[in-house]
Amino acid sequence: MPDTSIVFDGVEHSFGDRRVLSGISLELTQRRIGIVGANGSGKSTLARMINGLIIPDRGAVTVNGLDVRKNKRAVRRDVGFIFSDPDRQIIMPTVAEDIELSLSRTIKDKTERKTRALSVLSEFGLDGHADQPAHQLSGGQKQLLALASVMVLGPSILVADEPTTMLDLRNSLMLRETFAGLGEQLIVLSHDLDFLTDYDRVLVIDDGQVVADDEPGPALAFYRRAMA
Ligand SMILES: Nc1ncnc2c1ncn2[C@@H]1O[C@H](COP(=O)(O)OP(=O)(O)OP(=O)(O)O)[C@@H](O)[C@H]1O
Repeated sequence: MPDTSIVFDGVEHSFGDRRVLSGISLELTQRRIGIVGANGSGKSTLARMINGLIIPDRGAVTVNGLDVRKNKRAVRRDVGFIFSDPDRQIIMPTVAEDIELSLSRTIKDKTERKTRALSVLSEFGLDGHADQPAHQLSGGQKQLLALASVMVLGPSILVADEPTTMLDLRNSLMLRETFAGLGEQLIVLSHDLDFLTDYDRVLVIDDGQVVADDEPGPALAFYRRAMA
């Protein structure tokens, strides 16, 4: 079990007069947790509460003992977030520069930063792409770059919102393998149910509520039946 924890206590949230989440009380301590649910069921809203991108109207979210409402900055250091569209996250023109930007807070020396960036690129399967314009990478490579840029910041938790939507089967398998090798706690939202089959726990969200919470086998079977 990771020594991280995410706790939702009586969380409710509405956008305007539309209730999007209700009655959410969860303790997320397992290393790899998947979240599934129909479009618009509230998954992204729930995920964004883990790093304070959305603060709930009612109830509290606590990450590693810190109330997200009061400790947004500290929580953001602990929680890395990757979006389904990596273009939202890639900032710098070249691949290496994007990693170097993430490293700039922790490594002040430029040469050292460049050396470390090259080794990070190699860890994430992007060897040989350092000087390539980031926008020229394939969708899967961009996803890996976004992931690498987040992971070098040293989060203890990674939240990934539909990380495989833009990926073909090969890149999706590559990302699955990369995720499997990470030591950090992982919270993954996915419509690709196969991606979650070996996870420790899967939550099924329906209309803003947790309707199943189990090991992947029974949870995904429940979801498949509900969607049929
Ligand atoms: N910023 C916002 N303002 C108004 N409504 C929003 C906002 N963000 C989400 N919603 C609404 O909240 C509901 C839940 O959205 P959410 O993105 O959490 O669903 P989701 O389960 O992640 O869906 P998907 O699988 O399609 O990504 C939807 O009806 C959506 O339209």
